[in-house]
Amino acid sequence: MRPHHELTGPPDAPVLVLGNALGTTTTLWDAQLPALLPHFRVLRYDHRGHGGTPSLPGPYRVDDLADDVLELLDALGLARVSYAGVSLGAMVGMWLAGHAPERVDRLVLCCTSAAYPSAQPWHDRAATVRATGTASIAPTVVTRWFTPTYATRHPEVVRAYEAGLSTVDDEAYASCCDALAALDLRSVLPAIEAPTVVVSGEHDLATPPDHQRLIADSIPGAVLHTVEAAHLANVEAPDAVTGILLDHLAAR
Ligand SMILES: O=C(O)CC1=CCC(=O)O1
Repeated sequence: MRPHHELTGPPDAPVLVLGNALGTTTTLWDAQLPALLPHFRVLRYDHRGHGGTPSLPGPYRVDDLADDVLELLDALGLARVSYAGVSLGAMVGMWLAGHAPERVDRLVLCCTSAAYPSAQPWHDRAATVRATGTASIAPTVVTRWFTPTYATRHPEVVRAYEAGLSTVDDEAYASCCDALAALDLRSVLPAIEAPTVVVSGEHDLATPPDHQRLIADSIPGAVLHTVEAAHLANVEAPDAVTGILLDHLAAR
């Protein structure tokens, strides 16, 4: 399905696609947008059942979410783009760069994983959400998105992300959890040709730094940066992540 999207920036600039974490929408990238727009035509999109994109019956696999992006790129006539994603959005980026290398120019992968040590937590979360809805898990899930220090200083940001997660379609969210339970992108990483930067949140409990170390070690030539943040590093440490994005994507 073709996802809801926003395409902004100079029409003749290179295109940068921004992919979101599970339970978030295009607003995830608000802090980066002003610095990116002078350099890029920025394409933001929502995963199925998130933001403006309708839900589809599940279960999903990351392949399905990546196919949605390919359908969108084809519809917009975009043959080749750079891609930056956080968490689930970065999993989509890895899939695209590994399976359709001709479509991906440069890649940034933030706070993400190529495979989880156990599928069970994702099966459990999917079952909970199918039974009691996204709002029932939002408070607990969001505590892992920010460090306690950041959450104390910015309770309004935490509340906004909790409210956003609560609005995600229950079946779509659960089906994305099914995708995470089945996730294993390790075999595609060595095939990625796009110059890649991987970003770790030093305090990320959701996708701990050793997950990004594995990714950086598996993608030829990839460079790993660590920032002082938890899972949503581009929200918690916006200037650091924006700098990494611009250094890798805009400096030619
Ligand atoms: O929501 C979480 O718990 C962490 C996460 C995994 C994939 C993603 O996008 O976020």
